[in-house]
Amino acid sequence: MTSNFQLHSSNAPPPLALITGITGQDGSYLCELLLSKGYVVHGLVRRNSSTTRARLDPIFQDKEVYGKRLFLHYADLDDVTTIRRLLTKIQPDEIYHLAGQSHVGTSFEIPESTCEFTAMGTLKLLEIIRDLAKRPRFLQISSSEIFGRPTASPQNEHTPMRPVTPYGVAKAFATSMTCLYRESFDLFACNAICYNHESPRRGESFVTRKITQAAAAISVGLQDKLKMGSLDARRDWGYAPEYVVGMWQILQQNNPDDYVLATGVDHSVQEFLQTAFEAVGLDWKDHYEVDQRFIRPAEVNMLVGDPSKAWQRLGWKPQSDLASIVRSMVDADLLLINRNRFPNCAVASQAWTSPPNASSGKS
Ligand SMILES: C[C@H]1O[C@H](OP(=O)(O)OP(=O)(O)OC[C@H]2O[C@@H](n3cnc4c(=O)[nH]c(N)nc43)[C@H](O)[C@@H]2O)[C@@H](O)[C@@H](O)C1=O
Repeated sequence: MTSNFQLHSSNAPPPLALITGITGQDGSYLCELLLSKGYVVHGLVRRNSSTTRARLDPIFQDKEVYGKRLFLHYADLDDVTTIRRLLTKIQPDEIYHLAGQSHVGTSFEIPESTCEFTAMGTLKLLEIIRDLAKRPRFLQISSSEIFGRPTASPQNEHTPMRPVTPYGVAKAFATSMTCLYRESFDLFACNAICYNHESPRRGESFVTRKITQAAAAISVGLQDKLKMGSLDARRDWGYAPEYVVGMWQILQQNNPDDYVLATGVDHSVQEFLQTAFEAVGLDWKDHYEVDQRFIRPAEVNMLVGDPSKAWQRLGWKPQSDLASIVRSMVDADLLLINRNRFPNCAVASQAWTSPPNASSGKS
């Protein structure tokens, strides 16, 4: 079997990257990107997260990569001793810090552990890096949630942080600490301030995936209603595989800096819902039910980013529009349903291994 990931061609040793949160949506896409660029990739994995490793299955099946250029290590973000030992041994050139409790709604239920992992986890990593003899470049994946109820729209790297959710507060802390370590301790530490980015690999409790899963299931008679919170909020939704390219580009610059990664275009949750149901020939109004459980104690009404700095300095430009992202997610969820219904059918098994390209759904 030939490998999907090229080997590093020059005589120089391959670059070494470490990804926290490698089993997540972004971690899995970033891992594929770095492997395709010739990196050796080390990933930190929570000991109880084995069920979510399906996103890495295509790489595990590649015998030229897993165990040769991709290595996974158990380490929770609060396990400073283990992380320090790993970083001292691996000596990565680049660290991509993606791990943490990332569900905004859930952060109201578990604010302490959200801050423990998302905020303090970042500080602990920065402290370890500060002491290393060979300091790696560090990227913190920040979030538009730091802007909360923003003072300006669209938001850019200079917009003041005004978080209104425990997750947003934790990310504001992590973002500020990353800047502080860059300025005070001369670390090559950067923030990617990411707006919502989606894909067929998105977690099932986020609104986009919840909608596309439901649209697919309802269209084949497996579900009747979709219970959700408010449809009024507006978000700037991009396509996750494009965002990990921006993350990589940030660490390839001569100087460390912070960048907004966004499309610059906003849509309401209702527009997303309507587009997904139209993709399967249904009217969302026939299937939507409001459920108070999904209304948040404080809602971030509208976030839209200004990615001009990333366009100008990195040459990073997102390509996929909302319709193509929705189409790719609905198609993948229909494939997953078929795979479960017809496990011996080869076509149905393609859902995880080769998610449809977002641009394929533009027609
Ligand atoms: C950039 C940022 O992006 C994400 O955070 P998020 O924007 O909160 O994403 P979401 O998909 O959970 O909600 C989007 C909107 O949809 C509304 N909504 C309605 N009804 C349901 C509902 O039933 N479920 C959910 N989850 N949301 C609902 C909800 O109230 C909100 O207004 C994370 O990746 C985060 O880590 C991050 O950094």
